[in-house]
Amino acid sequence: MRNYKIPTLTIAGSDSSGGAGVQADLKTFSAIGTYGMSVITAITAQNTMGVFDVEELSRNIIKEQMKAVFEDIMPKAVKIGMVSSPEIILEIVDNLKKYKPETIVVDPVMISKSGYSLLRPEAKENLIKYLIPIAYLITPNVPEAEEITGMKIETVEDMKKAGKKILDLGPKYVLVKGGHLDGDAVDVLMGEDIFEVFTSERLDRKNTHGTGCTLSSAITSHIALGYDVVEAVRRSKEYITEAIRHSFDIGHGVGPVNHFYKFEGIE
Ligand SMILES: Nc1ncnc2c1ncn2[C@@H]1O[C@H](COP(=O)(O)OP(=O)(O)OP(=O)(O)O)[C@@H](O)[C@H]1O
Ligand SMILES: Cc1ncc(CO)c(N)n1
Repeated sequence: MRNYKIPTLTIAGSDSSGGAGVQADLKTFSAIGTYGMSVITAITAQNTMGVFDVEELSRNIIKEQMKAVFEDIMPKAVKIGMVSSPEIILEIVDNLKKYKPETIVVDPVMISKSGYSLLRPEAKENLIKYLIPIAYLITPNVPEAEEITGMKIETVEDMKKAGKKILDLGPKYVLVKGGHLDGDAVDVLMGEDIFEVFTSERLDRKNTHGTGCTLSSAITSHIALGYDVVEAVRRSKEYITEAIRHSFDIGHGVGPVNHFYKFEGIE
């Protein structure tokens, strides 16, 4: 049911230019048809040309945001994006264990498209040890899957091997995204009972700011709407492909994907 009333939550960083992070997540939730809420973990000074500065929020205000949301509106599904420090990860994991949302989708954000590190190197251990094991689904891109597994990934076969290793860390499902390889854009979904490959043509577009955030929020929304993981990923892959196809020039660098191209009255 797409009545914009089913609550979804993003726990992520703010992108001041609106193309990635919390802003992309909320746009995606709205466009797909869920009620979006946010817990902000960090503020980035960012635009289409890059990330210029980051300020992490305190553990306390992250805890208080989670308390405010969960004690009032239980999200049907939660997406986790940028969680930059070991302490922030511990705080979020503690609270997720306390409030127990049904579904947690983890996008293990590490480095922005422009090359800025959004995860402190010392936070990787907690990400792997505490956050990944409680995920229903984790959605690494190729460099993230390489960081998590220590493997080099050059082919779809390598993506499958990395996916297996990531499943051993404890999440129920993993979607390894092939946006960074050459050729078709191939994503591999794996779990104990599932193996699916999603392939789309590679679109020759420069405006791909926020593709990863958008895909993981789209999956989160579709799961909240009641689709199973395979159907949620299938629909979300279609969503991101069309959002990239209709991406547009705004700003001076890598522009955003388009969430609203099919809405009535849009030219
Ligand atoms: N040029 C493209 N054409 C079509 N699909 C693409 C293209 N680039 C990426 N994708 C798809 O977009 C989705 C996001 O993948 P990608 O690997 O770019 O994520 P990401 O690197 O996490 O994004 P971000 O840089 O925003 O963090 C995947 O489904 C991927 O296959
Ligand atoms: C805040 C934020 N989260 C995630 C990304 C994705 O790389 C980004 N560029 N900015």
